[in-house]
Amino acid sequence: MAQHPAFVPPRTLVLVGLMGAGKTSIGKRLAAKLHLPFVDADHEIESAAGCTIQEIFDRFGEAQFRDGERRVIARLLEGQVRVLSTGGGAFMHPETRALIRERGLSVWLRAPLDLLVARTGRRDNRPLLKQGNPRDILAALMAQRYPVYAEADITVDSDERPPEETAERVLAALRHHLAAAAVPADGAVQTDGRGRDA
Ligand SMILES: Nc1ncnc2c1ncn2[C@@H]1O[C@H](COP(=O)(O)OP(=O)(O)O)[C@@H](O)[C@H]1O
Ligand SMILES: O=C(O)C1=C[C@@H](OP(=O)(O)O)[C@@H](O)[C@H](O)C1
Ligand SMILES: [Mg+2]
Repeated sequence: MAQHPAFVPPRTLVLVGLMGAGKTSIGKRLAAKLHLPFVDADHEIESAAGCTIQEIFDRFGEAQFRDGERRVIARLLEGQVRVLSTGGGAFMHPETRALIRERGLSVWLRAPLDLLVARTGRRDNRPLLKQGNPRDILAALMAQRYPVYAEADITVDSDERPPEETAERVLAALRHHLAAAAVPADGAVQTDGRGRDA
């Protein structure tokens, strides 16, 4: 018998966090649990551009990548609710972050440095980590980005525990968040009847 989804979130869930935090792999599991479509922004960017993220960085540079990323994420935040995994820099771009805050529910997967180094070390598909020592780069990005990721609606630790367990903890945190704040499909989070910006 088909399993029922845990519940249906009112807006697209947007996973944010550093490279290697598990946005892509946890996002897929979350989508399956919620019976929602899964989409990875990096994958969509590659499909739209017809080349890899590495090639986009090489040919056009990071600024152009960020612009394309913003456009793709804007498109993916339209229409049906889904689970959207972003690339680690997306939430740092002020316009992209504003879009995510306006139309999505953001989930920061927070992970410690050692784990990020180990996980990202398994593949060499991340251009930013080729510009020097990956540990130093990730440490610098942590200092720069963690205060901004902390603005996400929900924070969940991505640690040594199996991905399945992390996905379950995201669901629990989400349930808790939605119970604490009435989140309309089209407006600001309401915690006291006045709205987030009231
Ligand atoms: N417990 C775990 N949680 C998340 N990812 C894990 C875990 N254990 C191993 N990984 C691996 O870490 C790697 C990086 O994860 P990925 O989902 O690509 O991260 P991101 O999209 O945030 O860069 C993947 O190969 C994934 O399978
Ligand atoms: O942190 C970043 O700026 C980036 C993260 C990558 O995605 P993941 O976080 O999924 O690795 C990818 O978008 C690109 O290499 C840039
Ligand atoms: Mg990813």
